[in-house]
Amino acid sequence: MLLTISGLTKSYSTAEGPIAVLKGIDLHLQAGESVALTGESGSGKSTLLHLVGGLDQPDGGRIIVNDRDIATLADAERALYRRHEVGLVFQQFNLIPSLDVAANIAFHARLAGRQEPEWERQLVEKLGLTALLNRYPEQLSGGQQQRVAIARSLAVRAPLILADEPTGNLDEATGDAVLNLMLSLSGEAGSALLLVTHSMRLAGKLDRQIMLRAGRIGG
Ligand SMILES: Nc1ncnc2c1ncn2[C@@H]1O[C@H](COP(=O)(O)OP(=O)(O)OP(=O)(O)O)[C@@H](O)[C@H]1O
Repeated sequence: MLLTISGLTKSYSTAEGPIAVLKGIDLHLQAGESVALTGESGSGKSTLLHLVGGLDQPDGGRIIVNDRDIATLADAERALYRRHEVGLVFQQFNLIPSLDVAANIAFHARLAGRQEPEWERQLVEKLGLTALLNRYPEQLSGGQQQRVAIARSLAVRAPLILADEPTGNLDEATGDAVLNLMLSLSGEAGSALLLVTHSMRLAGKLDRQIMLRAGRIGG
């Protein structure tokens, strides 16, 4: 099993007191599997992705990726985990403003020591970014930035891609095309995909659908 989450809990403190967002999440993901995570706004989908991505710490429970509990890693180990084992496509695209599109796409793969020019060329071509390689993020539309973030996440060939509404800024036809590409390219890379979407139609394209409700995974 690539990812095993058990008993995962997370609360936030707010001015009105603590709110329990995740109340005991259990979830498995096999290598290469694609899973759609749905749930109402505020149900905790982004929170769950941040925890699995090693961007935040849970209050309790375990997140085992390739036999290691990433919740207990020291900071330096967690940084290595983020660099080598996960690809992230989040709502804020986090592109590096001072690098052009080509350098943004190559950036994480280079850090991970996994640069593959031919694979990057294919990603660029299939995601329709060829004409934009020398532009900077501020010179791109939201949808273009989203496609760059997708290319960057796939370039590393990480075993796990975490994507938070990766087609949220795209029109329906482009969104469908980009999701189909993400599925086929993550398949080629051998990456598993955990993808948040509000669209049941898009969710239906993935291997499995799960819903976050009242702090737990349920039907
Ligand atoms: N840093 C924070 N501090 C306090 N509360 C937070 C924090 N981050 C998220 N929350 C709260 O936790 C809950 C879950 O938020 P989260 O962003 O995970 O939901 P979501 O399912 O991804 O929502 P959406 O579909 O709207 O993006 C919400 O009630 C939100 O207000």
